Amino acid sequence: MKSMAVNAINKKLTMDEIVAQAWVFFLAGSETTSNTLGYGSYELALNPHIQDRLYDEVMSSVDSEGEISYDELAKLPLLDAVISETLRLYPSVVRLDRKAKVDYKLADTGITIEKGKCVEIPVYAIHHSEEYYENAHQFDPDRFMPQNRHKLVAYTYLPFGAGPHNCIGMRFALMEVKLAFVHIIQRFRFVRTEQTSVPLEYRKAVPFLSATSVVVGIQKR
Ligand code: HEM
Repeated sequence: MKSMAVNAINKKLTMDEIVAQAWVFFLAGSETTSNTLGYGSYELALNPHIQDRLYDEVMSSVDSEGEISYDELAKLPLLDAVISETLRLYPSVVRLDRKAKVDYKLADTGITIEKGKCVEIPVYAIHHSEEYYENAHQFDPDRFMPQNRHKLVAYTYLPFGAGPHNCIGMRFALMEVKLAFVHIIQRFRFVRTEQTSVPLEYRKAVPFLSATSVVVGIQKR
């Protein structure tokens, strides 16, 4: 333990490692966040009653200039629920993988994952499973409201992964998406148009969830 700590302190990043980190931050941090905003706007356009509730929540928390503090932003339950439900239906990373570093026995299942073997975790399938989510294909942010959150089954909601390698940008991403919605919702209404595909169609065999087209109309309030 001691030698690991000393190494971590003494280690300096090489130029290649700095470039690799910067690249991952751009790759992991931009499409994921903009997709969440896109799919969230799409669901709000299809569910005007939820959009109205969100508008009321936002308007009751912004100041006279339409600004909101960091603390206030973190407190809005419906905004948080809308984004959580968007990430459940549209997880940017549709499956996660892990490689076993040692032989690992899975409790009393009789299964041992051998060292070097890869395990795939089908996030999209879990998020759309009726076993864990009633009316799994329906956009229902109320599942994530504080009074219902206790009903969620552990490890069945994985938009940011789990464990030591989960998304390092999660808090930043959530704040970014929340702030964007607060500012957009105040001024505009998302609406369904003739070009809005329902349901969406997806590109196949790509690592990120990728709809062929997400068209949402915008009306000035
Ligand atoms: C809504 C937005 C985002 C989503 C849905 C998302 C999702 C994910 C997922 C599923 C993983 C893999 C976690 C695992 O294997 O357990 C991941 C990893 C990662 N994400 Fe994000 N991410 C988002 C935004 C961001 C942002 C804004 C940044 C950085 C500015 C970021 C940086 C990273 C990095 C560096 C990793 C690799 C972590 C590691 O391997 O230790 N992500 N993200």
